[in-house]
Amino acid sequence: MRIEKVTEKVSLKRTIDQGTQEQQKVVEAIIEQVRSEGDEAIRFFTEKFDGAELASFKVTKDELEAAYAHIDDKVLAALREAMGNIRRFHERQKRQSWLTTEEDGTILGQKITALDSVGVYVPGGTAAYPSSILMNVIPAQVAEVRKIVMVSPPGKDGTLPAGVLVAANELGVEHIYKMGGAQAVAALAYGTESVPAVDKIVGPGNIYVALAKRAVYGHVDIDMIAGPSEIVVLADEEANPRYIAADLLSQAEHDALASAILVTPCERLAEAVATEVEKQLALLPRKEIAGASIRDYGAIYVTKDLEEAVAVVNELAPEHLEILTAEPMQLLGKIRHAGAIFLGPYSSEPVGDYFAGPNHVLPTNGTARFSSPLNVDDFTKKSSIISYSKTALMANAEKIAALARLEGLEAHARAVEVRLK
Ligand SMILES: NC(=O)c1ccc[n+]([C@@H]2O[C@H](COP(=O)([O-])OP(=O)(O)OC[C@H]3O[C@@H](n4cnc5c(N)ncnc54)[C@H](O)[C@@H]3O)[C@@H](O)[C@H]2O)c1
Ligand SMILES: N[C@H](CO)Cc1c[nH]c[nH+]1
Ligand SMILES: [Zn+2]
Repeated sequence: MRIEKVTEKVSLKRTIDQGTQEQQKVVEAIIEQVRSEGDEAIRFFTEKFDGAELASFKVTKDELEAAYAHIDDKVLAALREAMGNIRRFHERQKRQSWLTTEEDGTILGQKITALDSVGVYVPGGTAAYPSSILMNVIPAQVAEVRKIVMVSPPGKDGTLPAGVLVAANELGVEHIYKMGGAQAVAALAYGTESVPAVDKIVGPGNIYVALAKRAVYGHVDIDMIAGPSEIVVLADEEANPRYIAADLLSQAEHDALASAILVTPCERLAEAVATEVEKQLALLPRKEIAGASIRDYGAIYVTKDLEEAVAVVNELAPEHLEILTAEPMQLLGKIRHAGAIFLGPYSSEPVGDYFAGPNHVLPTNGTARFSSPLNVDDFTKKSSIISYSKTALMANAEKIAALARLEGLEAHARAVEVRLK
């Protein structure tokens, strides 16, 4: 693993994958075809990209029930416990509508309304992600979204993985369609004969999914463009190199484009982690993917002290940050940008991916500078409430009319003044 001393010359910025022009064109063409041909286009692209020939896309009750035969009881129990943790955490995010009443009878407030319908994209491809179903569906349910529509690409045999079906069924998702990529995003945005159009599309995916979400944004809302996974470990000489290497590899195995970075003032630790990463990598089933990620996007930055290490972390604004120092809590206040922060040696990143409760859909590519993990607010919208009494209007009409005339908007001024007569 590449070890670099942090100097002013080291560029910490990674290039953001915006997709090639070719990929953009492919995605635009897919969306157009789905808009004009509906299910027929979905059938065509599902055969082309997923190798599955499907007569109908909707997952049946029988398929859901049959999936349980392939799930171990202990896994099912773990899934249910994770669901409970995630639900409890997100319940705390729920906001209440509110009203205030002032002495002159003015009532002001904010009404929270759940979205009517949401589409959840569950990635398929090189891995199955039942955990992403929990992370996307539970906050939508806590927000009380009325209709949740899930899509996920089928395997060549036309089925979805048992874990995906069981997770969806445990959450009571009723509308599940076997389709993926840009065609599934287009179906959710515009609707087809079998897929209902939704108001917002959430969920991670590869570059085709990301480009399609970007393309339909405006017609529908989207959550974010979640790029390849990232982890930054901030560690001092107290940290265990075996833990750090394992945690770096946990994110590297997601994607050849994932990035795994250690930032430390301790040179001895840097060398020990580099050795440990090679050792553990060789034993991983997904060593090709993780190896490419470590080679192309992995790095160990050695800083002059812990303070400089914190500055590097804030510049990287990582999706996941682990703090493995003697006193992690003491550094927490200094971290300004990170999607999720894991403190201490027992808070390995996968604890958050699967189980602890906070969402694992997080801002990537430095967007933690200005955005947040997926949360209940993403599934609601707010309406402002204004109710003026006669007394309140009389007392303030002149000021409102003056402000309207400042903008040259006479009709605005008169709309207020007409009530004074
Ligand atoms: N941020 C998160 O929370 C999170 C969670 C899980 C997964 N992920 C990420 O999601 C991604 C999943 O990607 P994936 O590829 O495994 O699954 P995916 O479901 O995103 O993509 C599969 C689909 O891509 C389309 N596709 C593939 N090649 C194509 C081509 N040449 N032209 C047009 N369309 C094509 C196909 O329609 C296929 O169905 C990974 O990058 C992973 O790291 C992120
Ligand atoms: N670490 C991923 C987000 O970057 C989420 C995930 C799903 N499954 C395992 N991990
Ligand atoms: Zn992960």
